[in-house]
Amino acid sequence: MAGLAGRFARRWCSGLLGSPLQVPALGLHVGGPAMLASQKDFNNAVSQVKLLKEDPGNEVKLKLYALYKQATEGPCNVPKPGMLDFINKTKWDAWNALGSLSKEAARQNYVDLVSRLSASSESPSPEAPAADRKQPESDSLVVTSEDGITTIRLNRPAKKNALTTQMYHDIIAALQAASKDESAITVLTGSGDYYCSGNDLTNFTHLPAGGLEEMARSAAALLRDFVNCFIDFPKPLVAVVNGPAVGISVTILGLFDVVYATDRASFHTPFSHLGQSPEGCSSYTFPKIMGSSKAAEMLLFGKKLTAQEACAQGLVTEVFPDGTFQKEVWARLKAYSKLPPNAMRISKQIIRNREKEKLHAVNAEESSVLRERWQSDECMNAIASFLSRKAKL
Ligand SMILES: CCCCCCCCCCC/C=C/C(=O)SCCNC(=O)CCNC(=O)[C@H](O)C(C)(C)COP(=O)(O)OP(=O)(O)OC[C@H]1O[C@@H](n2cnc3c(N)ncnc32)[C@H](O)[C@@H]1OP(=O)(O)O
Repeated sequence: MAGLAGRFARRWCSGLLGSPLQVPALGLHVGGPAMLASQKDFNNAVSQVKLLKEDPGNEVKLKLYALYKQATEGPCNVPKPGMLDFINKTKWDAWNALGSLSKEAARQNYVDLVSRLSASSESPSPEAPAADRKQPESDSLVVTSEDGITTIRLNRPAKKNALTTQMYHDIIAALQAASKDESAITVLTGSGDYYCSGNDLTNFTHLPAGGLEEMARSAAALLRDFVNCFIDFPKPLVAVVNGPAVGISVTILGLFDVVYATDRASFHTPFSHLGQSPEGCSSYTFPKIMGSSKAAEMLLFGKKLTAQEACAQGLVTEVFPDGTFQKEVWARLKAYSKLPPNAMRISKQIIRNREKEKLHAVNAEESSVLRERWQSDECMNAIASFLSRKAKL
């Protein structure tokens, strides 16, 4: 059996890194949503695979293979190999599992995967001690590490912790550092009476030289990178929801492992009111968590949930009385942080890994749709209304 497994693994690797990945990409679809990776990005990624310093392992090679086939040939269109043709059957299964994923989305996922592989094979050391942590660029985010817990705190209470462009960048950097530090658990929480009021709507008022189109392009790219960090985060990720939550701070909760909320919290995704559409993979995670009709009421009609309702729907793990919220939650997290960290990481991997490709595809699609939405009259009018103090949620 071991011999068969060894032969399988050897042939497998040569099969995967053989023909399909080394064949120059021919006849690929060019165009599609401009937000997604270009043909050139894809070709570069195909070349980059051959330069990886570390063998990414069979599972990843299988993903690369499947994405390559989907990106170049579209959905699996060849007959399923026979039961005993192990290698080709496994490859066929991986390709077929991508279903009707578009060529463009597959190309984007391939580029993203290669970029993550290149970055991790270049990272100098797996552990970054908390003391060496680069502090965020602005005071609006505070990152601390104590008792095996890295806490990322939104710290803009006067603006209800609305997320500025700088804060998105700082959260990305904080998550990247936390994924490599010595802490066992990472927490996101807010200062003051709000958890977070979502995207700072004034982000859209600083028009770059390229105008609205360029603003929408760069916002969509930032959104995609931001959400990718949550999808890929390797350790237990806990949201300590200390008050009302709005917009993107709610949608990304589906990517957290555990969500604790005060009974003062509420959960509001008013995308239609804002002329926008769901992000943070919520178009996929919310129907999965709460069923499609409850998800639709939140994401289409902007129904605001109380903490108890969100808990009953499965979005929140547990609700605590506001008076004892901080004490109870932190005591519990401190106890959890003493559990063996590698076991927690591995368990998270098992729970989440099979969903990752799907989540990346959903994230790319949601960002692409929002890019268009942000240039619409519906969205511009809603933001102008808020800024001119005519509208509030
Ligand atoms: C070019 C690059 C750009 C990059 C951007 C990246 C883009 C990624 C975007 C991802 C998509 C995200 C979508 C969302 O998150 S949608 C949700 C957006 N949020 C809102 O619409 C909330 C708006 N705020 C309100 O309705 C109310 O403020 C709120 C109900 C939250 C609280 O009301 P309350 O009466 O209690 O408090 P105030 O209104 O007086 O608020 C205090 C001050 O805070 C300011 N504030 C609050 N929230 C926001 C916000 N989201 N954006 C900007 N400013 C906000 C509010 O204006 C007050 O300010 P002042 O004291 O100066 O008046």
